[in-house]
Amino acid sequence: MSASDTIFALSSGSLPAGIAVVRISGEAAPSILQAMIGRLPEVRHAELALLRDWDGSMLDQALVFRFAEGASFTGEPLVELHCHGGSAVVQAVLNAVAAHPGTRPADAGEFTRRAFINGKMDLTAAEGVADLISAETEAQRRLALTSASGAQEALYSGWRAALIEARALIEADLDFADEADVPGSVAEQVWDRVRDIKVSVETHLAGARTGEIIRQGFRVALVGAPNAGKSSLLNALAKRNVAIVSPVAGTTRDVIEVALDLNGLKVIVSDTAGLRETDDVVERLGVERSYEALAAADLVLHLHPAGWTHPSLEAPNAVAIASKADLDASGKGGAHRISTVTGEGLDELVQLLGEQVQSRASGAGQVLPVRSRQVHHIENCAAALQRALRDGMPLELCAEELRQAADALGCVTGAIGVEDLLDHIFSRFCIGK
Ligand SMILES: Nc1nc2c(c(=O)[nH]1)N(C=O)[C@@H](CNc1ccc(C(=O)N[C@@H](CCC(=O)O)C(=O)O)cc1)CN2
Ligand SMILES: Nc1nc2c(ncn2[C@@H]2O[C@H](COP(=O)(O)OP(=O)(O)OP(=O)(O)O)[C@@H](O)[C@H]2O)c(=O)[nH]1
Ligand SMILES: [Mg+2]
Repeated sequence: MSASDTIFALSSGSLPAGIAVVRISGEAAPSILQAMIGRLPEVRHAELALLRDWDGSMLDQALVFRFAEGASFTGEPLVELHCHGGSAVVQAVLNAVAAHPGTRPADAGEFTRRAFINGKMDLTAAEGVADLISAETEAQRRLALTSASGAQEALYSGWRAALIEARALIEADLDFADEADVPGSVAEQVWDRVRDIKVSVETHLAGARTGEIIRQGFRVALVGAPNAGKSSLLNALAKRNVAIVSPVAGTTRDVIEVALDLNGLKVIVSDTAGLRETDDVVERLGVERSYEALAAADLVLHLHPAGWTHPSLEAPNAVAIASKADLDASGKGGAHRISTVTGEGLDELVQLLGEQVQSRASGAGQVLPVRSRQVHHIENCAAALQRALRDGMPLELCAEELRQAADALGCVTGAIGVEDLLDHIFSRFCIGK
């Protein structure tokens, strides 16, 4: 396997489909197109052509494009064959391409990896492309598009350039400290600039949890005593029978998760085993998992039958829900009385969830750190800036901290030291991207 191979793959989705796009990238791409249609079309011009195999037999009637080296998605000479989306058609076209020397099927993410290596995008944009492909909610789509379109890169490169300049000025100050014509006060504006960047980096980092909630989902745990109606509520929220419901206390043992889309935001609701002391070994393991789900939740819905005194639960993010309201005439349980039998209070509960997620995940149009890989380096940057600005820090050491802060940002965008990371990042893409 080599980076100079010409790679190909079906880049569109599962077959059969109306149209299937076969992408070919690398040096041999133009000659393959020439061989298949008997001519070389103008770049970026859609042309209708008969695709032929090496022996002249027809493969398909297709719309074909060619992109020139330096002006394509990958930066390499690139060809797209927009075929009919039948599986036999695509198989025949892929076989015909594979018969050309120097070609091989692309690995997962390899087109985007080449785009990164050829400077067409930075790592945050490549990660954004991957997220754009897996986006299922509006908020995920908007957040991914901010990264994919280069807004994250612009932010980090801007800070990095400013930090590199600050360091250069400080080192100049150091080098010429004895000379009268370079005043020591040059550094004062430099420090102001570094302080501004530190504040911006910290503000940006504060959005990391928001980015994570948008990308991974807002976690809601349904907890409470056995038989409180947790699984019934999960089914009502999911609008299908995901979890087993029965009058037997201790029915649910495993955590059951359902992903919902609430106003364009991903919410993961976890049904859990009822909390109680038990001699049943399996149920006890289930209860342990309930506590894990509770600890991992952004919001806990603590269910207890209406009319009964609500037991306390040590969770700062818990909301008390009075369940089975249809069985209770006392009216106790106030705002959050629900019944999965009559439907009472369910719309209000969904609205409450929607508001809670919204308040934690607003700002999908902003640039946010989205992955732990990014957060890790940005935290290193913030820590180095913190050290650089410490009182009484010798100038040499400040300059060194500024170098580290700038390098940390370089790691986020992939400008520095990521060789060993590339396999990890791009192998998570799908084939054809
Ligand atoms: N048919 C098709 N549709 C597609 C893609 C594709 O590769 N092929 N894309 C794939 O993800 C997305 C669009 N992204 C693209 C990004 C850059 C270039 C490109 O040719 N870039 C050149 C020229 C830029 C320009 O003309 O402004 C370059 O960056 O040099 C093409 C598609 C979504 N739709
Ligand atoms: N009348 C009435 N019965 C309900 C309601 N919700 C659930 N039930 C009944 O209460 C019983 C227990 O419901 P589940 O949803 O299985 O309760 P759970 O909290 O998941 O119970 P465990 O999994 O054992 O912890 C079942 O017989 C349900 O039909 C409700 O709103 N009204
Ligand atoms: Mg249950």
